[in-house]
Amino acid sequence: MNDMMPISDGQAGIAGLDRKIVVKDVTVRYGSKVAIDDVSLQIKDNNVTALIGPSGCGKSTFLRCINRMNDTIEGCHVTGSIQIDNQEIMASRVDPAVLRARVGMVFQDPNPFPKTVFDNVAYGPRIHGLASSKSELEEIVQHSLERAGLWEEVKDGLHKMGTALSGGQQQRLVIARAIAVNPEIILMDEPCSALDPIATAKIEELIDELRQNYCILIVTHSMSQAARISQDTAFFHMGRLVETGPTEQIFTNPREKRTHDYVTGRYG
Ligand SMILES: Nc1ncnc2c1ncn2[C@@H]1O[C@H](COP(=O)(O)OP(=O)(O)OP(=O)(O)O)[C@@H](O)[C@H]1O
Repeated sequence: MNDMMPISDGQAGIAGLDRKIVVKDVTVRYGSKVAIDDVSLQIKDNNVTALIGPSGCGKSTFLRCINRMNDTIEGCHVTGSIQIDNQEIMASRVDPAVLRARVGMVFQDPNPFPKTVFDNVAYGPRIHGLASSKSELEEIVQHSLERAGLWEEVKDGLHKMGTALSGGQQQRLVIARAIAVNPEIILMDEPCSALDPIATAKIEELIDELRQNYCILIVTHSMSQAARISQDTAFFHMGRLVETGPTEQIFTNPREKRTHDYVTGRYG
């Protein structure tokens, strides 16, 4: 595979500069079971793309392709091409640890490390050597917590345990931890499903702000959430990408009957 070769088939008509991720002919198997079946999709920068579809259709599996998290699952085998800024991330010489700093991930259950708030956010910058002094590290931590909308709530308790925060605060702490290593892409796998409506609203507001600077992909089961926070939506069914397009069109005027049935709550 030529790992620098851009894909230029014009799929979905996304202009080159806006196109952050190009997924082409990706298939994922767990043993002999096909979970993602020959999916091609282009994803824009500075944009929120929602991945929707019934349980088990492959949304999380697809998301994990983008930072090669599937590599860590025994028996999981991914084929096809995934390019970020025209660089093939499936190439064997790509270091998954470096890739995962570029492509941050936030999971369903907030998972701060059993460390202080400060050390949770400082963890990545320390590992990747992003700060040359203590004050630079402090700046990164403060800036990341500010961007995640958490600074005001934790600035007087930076040395308390991250795990002692509320669920919504923990999720924003995890987002601050991801931001601290300067990612370009943030993957979110049902980031609000363990949160109450107020914490959910805060995370949704934050996602909307973050999209100015990041390419965001979010898996959600909530149609109203997808409609509120995403600009593009991709609908998956049984491992296949059925339809993708502007969220408004997917929700109001989808091309496929299966999409219509799903977004109007007929199944799923
Ligand atoms: N580690 C694994 N080993 C074997 N099969 C798996 C594994 N993870 C997922 N699968 C299977 O792959 C298919 C897609 O699963 P995936 O979790 O990606 O779907 P999903 O759309 O995210 O589901 P949900 O909405 O319920 O979270 C399912 O049939 C699932 O059982």
